[in-house]
Amino acid sequence: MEHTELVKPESLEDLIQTLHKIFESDRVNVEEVQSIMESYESKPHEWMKYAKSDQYRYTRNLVDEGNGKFNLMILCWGEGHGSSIHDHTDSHCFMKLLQGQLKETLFDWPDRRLQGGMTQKSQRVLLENQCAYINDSIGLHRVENVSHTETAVSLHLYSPPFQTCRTFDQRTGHHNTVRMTFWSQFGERTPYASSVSQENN
Ligand SMILES: N[C@@H](CS(=O)O)C(=O)O
Ligand SMILES: [Fe+2]
Repeated sequence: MEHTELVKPESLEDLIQTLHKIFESDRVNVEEVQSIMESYESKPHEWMKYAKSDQYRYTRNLVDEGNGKFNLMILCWGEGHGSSIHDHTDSHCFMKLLQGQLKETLFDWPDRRLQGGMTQKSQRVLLENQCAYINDSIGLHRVENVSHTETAVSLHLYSPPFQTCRTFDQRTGHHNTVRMTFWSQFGERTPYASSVSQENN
């Protein structure tokens, strides 16, 4: 397999360049991406311009389109904000904490034969600079900023990029397909008309 040398990125810009190189290859090495994202030391002044938040729910802010191979985005989580239980549309999902902490709860896919609730598999708290990974074969998750006093900011990489995901009702296991939108793109607030249906939270 092709191998990009693992050098600690000195800045967010540097991390983005390295990710572009890694994703030139058709095969994604999950451990390599995870460790390169983890080794970037979050510096707020480097990502501030993307971190646009909302009072009511978490926001998704597009940072880079990765030559069509991946989407890199910054998510801002206010106090108590959380996602629904959702899948990742057959993509790789990397999630790195830039600020604060997030609680991740894992679930198995609901069994369609058993009309019942979804039980949680495990739970963990992600700390600043840690990078988690999930895909649909690992399961589903819910992500929450449970803090009442601190906001959280996370950096997500999805490959290939996707625009819809499925959200699940914990009590029934039923799902809905929802469109996912960007609150801002490249540091500019998305015009209202194209950002109204953000429904994964
Ligand atoms: N996958 C979610 C964020 S998270 O809860 O992992 C999203 O892209 O909005
Ligand atoms: Fe997710």
